[in-house]
Amino acid sequence: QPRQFHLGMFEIGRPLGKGKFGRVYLARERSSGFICALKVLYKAELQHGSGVEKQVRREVEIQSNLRHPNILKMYGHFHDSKRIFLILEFAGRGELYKHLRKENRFPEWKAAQYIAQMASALRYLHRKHVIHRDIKPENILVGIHGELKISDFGWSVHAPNHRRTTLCGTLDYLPPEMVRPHGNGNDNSYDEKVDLWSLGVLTYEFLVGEAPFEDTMVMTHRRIARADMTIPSFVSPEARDLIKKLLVLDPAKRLPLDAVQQHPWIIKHCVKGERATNREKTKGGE
Ligand SMILES: CC[C@@H](NC(=O)c1cc2[nH]nc(NC(=O)c3ccc(N4CCN(C)CC4)cc3)c2s1)c1ccccc1
Repeated sequence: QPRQFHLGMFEIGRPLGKGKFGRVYLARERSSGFICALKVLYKAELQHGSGVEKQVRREVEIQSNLRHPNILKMYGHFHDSKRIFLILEFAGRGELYKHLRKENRFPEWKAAQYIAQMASALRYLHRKHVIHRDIKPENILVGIHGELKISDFGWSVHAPNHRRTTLCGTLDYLPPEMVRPHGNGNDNSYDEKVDLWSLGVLTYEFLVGEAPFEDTMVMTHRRIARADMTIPSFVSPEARDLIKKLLVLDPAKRLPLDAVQQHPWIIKHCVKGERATNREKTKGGE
C-alpha cells in the first residue's frame, strides 16, 4: 500500500535543475535519510484544461509503474494547494546533455554503451506498450555509476496513439510520421517505432555532437521528411550502418530493438570482456 507523503517529511536541499514547468531539488526523507529528487510543479503554471495538466497526470501514472535500471524511478507524489510534488530517484551525475556539450562528442565505445542502455530501456517500455516520444539528451540523466536514466515522461503515451497536444520545442528528434502526419497515408496515428527514429537521432548526436537534421525550423521539417542527413567520415562504418538502419522513413523498416542490441557496433563495444573493461580503465573510467 503506497504510503501517504507530505512536504514535512522532507528536508529540501539545493536546486538541481529546472524544466519548462517547475524545478527539481535534492531532498532527504527525514525518517529514513533516503536521498531523492523532489520535482515541484506549480498548479498555476499548468494552465487548467490545457494539455499540460493531463501530461503531468500521465507522467505520474506511467512513471510510477516502471522498474528498470535505465529509467528514472518515481517513488510517489503528493500536492498542496499550489503545487504538485513528484518524488523521483536522484541521478548523481546530472544531465547527460551537459556532459555531451562539455565533451563535444562521445568516443564510440561510450556512445555504444549508452545506446545499448537506451535500447534496453526502450524494449522494457515497448513491452508495456509505452511510447516515450521525447527521447533526447535533455531528458536523459546520468546515475552515480555513469549509467543512463531516461526521465521526464511528460510526453509518453500508451501505444498506438493519436497526438492531440501541440508540439513545441525542438523538432530535431521527431520522426517523419510526427512532423508530416498525413505522410503515412492514414490518420496521424503512430506507434512505438517513433522511439526507434529518436534512438537513431540520439546515436548520431552522441557521435557527431549535433543532431542530424539541425537547421532552421523550415529546413529541419523538410530534412526530416526526406531523412536527408550526411554522416561525417570520422564515424565508423559500423556506427554509420546502425544510424542508417534507424533513420528510415518507413517506420516498419526501422531496425527493431532486439536487432539493435545484436548489432555489430553494439556487440563490439559492449561485450563485457577483459578488453572492454581494460579500455574503460585507460579512459579514466568516466
Ligand atoms: C530533465 C528535466 C527534469 N529534471 C528532472 O526531472 C530531474 C530528476 C532528477 N533526479 N536527479 C537529478 N539530478 C540532477 O539534476 C543533478 C544535477 C547536477 C548534478 N551534479 C553532479 C556533480 N557535478 C560536478 C555537478 C552536477 C547532480 C545531479 C534530477 S533532474 C525537470 C523537468 C521539469 C521540471 C524540473 C526538472
